[in-house]
Amino acid sequence: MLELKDVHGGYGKITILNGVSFSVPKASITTVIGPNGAGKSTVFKAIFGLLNIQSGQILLDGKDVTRQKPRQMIAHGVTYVPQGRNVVPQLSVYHNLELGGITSPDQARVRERIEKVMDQFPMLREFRNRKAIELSGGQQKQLEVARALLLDPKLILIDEPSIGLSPNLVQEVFQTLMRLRDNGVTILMVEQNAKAALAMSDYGLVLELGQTRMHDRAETLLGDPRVGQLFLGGHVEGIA
Ligand SMILES: Nc1ncnc2c1ncn2[C@@H]1O[C@H](COP(=O)(O)OP(=O)(O)OP(=O)(O)O)[C@@H](O)[C@H]1O
Repeated sequence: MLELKDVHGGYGKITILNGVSFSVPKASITTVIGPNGAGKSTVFKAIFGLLNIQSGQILLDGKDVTRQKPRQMIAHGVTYVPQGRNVVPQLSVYHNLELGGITSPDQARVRERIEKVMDQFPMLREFRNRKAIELSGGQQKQLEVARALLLDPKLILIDEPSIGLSPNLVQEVFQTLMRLRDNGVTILMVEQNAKAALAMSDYGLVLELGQTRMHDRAETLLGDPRVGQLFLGGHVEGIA
């Protein structure tokens, strides 16, 4: 459903992506891994219209969406959950959800969508009147994912959902993502927690120095010794 073809781009005149190519099938989870500074988050910004793309193409369901604005990407069914904590801490869970609907192209249906999303996340219904800050880290991440779902996305770009979470909360968030995948949502995720992320993914992508170095089924990457080296922050030798 998503295809990047030899994408080059960066910030202003600085080039960070030097030829990123990969495709993501519908209703799958793809995890992007690679050393710090490889350009993983930058790939998401490129897809979501937040980067200066110098050349190459981004296709969504075969349609050219290169250089479209975030608002247009949302209208195409793409949402972006950036790295870090993105909830408004002093507002209630419900109010945070309402804020998530502000960019929805279909305002009339936002309330209905909030109810539907709370059906999917009973924890959010239970804590709807609590301040977001009073939720655990994993619950806050689930609130962010739920908020992204208000836009009824077909593709979610999620940047390091497990950061700062204890191992059992990481599993909770991953299970949420797997459930979404099973319901037909396509997920592209950046994760430092590479082993655990690949273990629950269908595909994996290794980025290094702004280029695609490997792209394969997740279990193949997990079994590859060169990927082990990369997990430790080493250079990938001998991979064209
Ligand atoms: N807004 C920006 N302006 C200029 N350079 C930037 C900006 N954001 C990121 N960069 C640079 O782009 C490069 C890639 O950054 P990016 O965040 O995509 O890496 P990453 O692979 O996601 O790293 P990490 O695993 O550390 O999050 C880095 O050298 C970074 O300094």
